[in-house]
Amino acid sequence: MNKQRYIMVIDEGTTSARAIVFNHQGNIVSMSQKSIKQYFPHPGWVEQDPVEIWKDVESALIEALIKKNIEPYQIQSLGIANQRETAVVWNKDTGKPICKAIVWQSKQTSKISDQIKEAGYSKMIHHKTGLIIDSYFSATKLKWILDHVPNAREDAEAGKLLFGTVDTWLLWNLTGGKVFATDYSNASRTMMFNIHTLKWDPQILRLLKIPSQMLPKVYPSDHLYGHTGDYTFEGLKIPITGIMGDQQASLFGQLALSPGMVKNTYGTGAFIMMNTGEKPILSDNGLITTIAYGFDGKVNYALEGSIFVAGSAIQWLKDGMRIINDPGESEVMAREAPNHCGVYVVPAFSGLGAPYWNQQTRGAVFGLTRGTTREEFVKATLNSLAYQTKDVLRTMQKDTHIDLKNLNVDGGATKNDYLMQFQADLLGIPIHRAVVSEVTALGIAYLSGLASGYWKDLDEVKRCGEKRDEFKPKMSVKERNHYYLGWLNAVKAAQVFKGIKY
Ligand SMILES: Nc1ncnc2c1ncn2[C@@H]1O[C@H](COP(=O)(O)OP(=O)(O)O)[C@@H](O)[C@H]1O
Ligand SMILES: O=P(O)(O)OC[C@H](O)CO
Repeated sequence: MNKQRYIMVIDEGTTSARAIVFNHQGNIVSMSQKSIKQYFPHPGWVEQDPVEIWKDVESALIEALIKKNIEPYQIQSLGIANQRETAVVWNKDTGKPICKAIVWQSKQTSKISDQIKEAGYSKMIHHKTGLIIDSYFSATKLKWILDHVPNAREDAEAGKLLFGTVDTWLLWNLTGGKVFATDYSNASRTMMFNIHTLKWDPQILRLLKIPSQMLPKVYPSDHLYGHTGDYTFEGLKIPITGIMGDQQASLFGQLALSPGMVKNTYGTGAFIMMNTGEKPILSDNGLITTIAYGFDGKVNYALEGSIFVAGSAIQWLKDGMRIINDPGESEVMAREAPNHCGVYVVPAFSGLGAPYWNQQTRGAVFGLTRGTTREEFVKATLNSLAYQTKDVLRTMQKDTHIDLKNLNVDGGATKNDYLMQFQADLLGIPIHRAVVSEVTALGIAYLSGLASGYWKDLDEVKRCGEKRDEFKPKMSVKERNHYYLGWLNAVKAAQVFKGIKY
């Protein structure tokens, strides 16, 4: 009998759900991935079907085991990392969602956010939650559901409905409806959670008219949340010992666990996080303060710059513009374009996130000439990921006065060597790319495995993840500043443009 034991994780991202099995060396033993269907019912709205999400996760879990003949009893514990902020509301008795999930990218609650801002609550909300009022966070999405779905408010007040981010929804399903909980990192993305008291904030709940009984219990990230139920894994009770939002999980996977350490994950969006230790630092310059994780009896905070469109801009080149056939082709084309062609793409498809926080801005292209080619367009789109990253890192430096020595990176778009080199050139510091491609999954595996005793301590974990590729800056300071100035002008101009309302 094969007695080897593993850690299994769910990485439920915006575009795909993955189930991954890790061994003691932190290597991937088996993996299964399912695409998550996206719904765009109106311009700017993004929805997903919670039942589809659960079914995709469930089949990925089963497939990952079957692929390598792994028996459920070989799984020491399970961890969940998830796309954050996305709001799910379901009926407690039937377990059925009352509507589609409103995805973090969706702009359908911009008006509600503007109203809260105009009513003068920005400071209070920033101080309590660390966040900037924006439709990105779950609170306005939940309010929208309660205000628009027939009978939702009455049912919520009667205690019939439950709200959760995707982790909570998956945990509920994995445990056969027995456990209704979330972790600090996910709760801190809802704009309803007080990051100082570590409780749902009654003043914010009153303001948004959200019944507190529909909110999950909140625990540290390395808590024993429960066990898989009778439904999944043929009655085998696998302990679920870790939950973190995916960006926090990648911070953990990068082992950026000391104050001042920074990572950037280039997935659908790009999310830059600096670990600030046990002290929350409030930004004066448009970054958000968030809980990195509750681990080993302590709570760690982080400063975050959230970029809404990163890899999805490359997806847009493929699906929307049809200029490339697959994301990998963007690298080939960028290398064929001249050095710098003066074209700037500002991919503000769903407004601008950090540090601008402008919900109304939409995408723009500048610097076109009669001679502009497809290659230049693709290159400018890729460059926008690097420019947006620089915007955030400059702001982090302003807020913390910490000079970065290098940047740890991961996520789908970091496969692109052209982009990595341009990022190093633009920042003037080396880029360290994780060799393990699934850093988010690895981070939640570490956390879950530490909680279940699979790894003894952090030192043991640190031995797993030290290999990185390095990209050193080569560009002159003059050139770097010249290109970046062009970007700053482009972002400014994009924000001035007032299009038609739809
Ligand atoms: N070679 C590449 N160059 C640029 N972008 C890429 C490349 N390969 C993948 N991507 C982008 O990476 C994203 C997927 O990354 P991933 O980390 O899986 O995202 P998520 O977790 O948000 O679903 C896609 O948006 C895709 O366009
Ligand atoms: O799906 P990802 O990996 O791009 O992550 C989405 C973020 O969690 C949104 O805040």
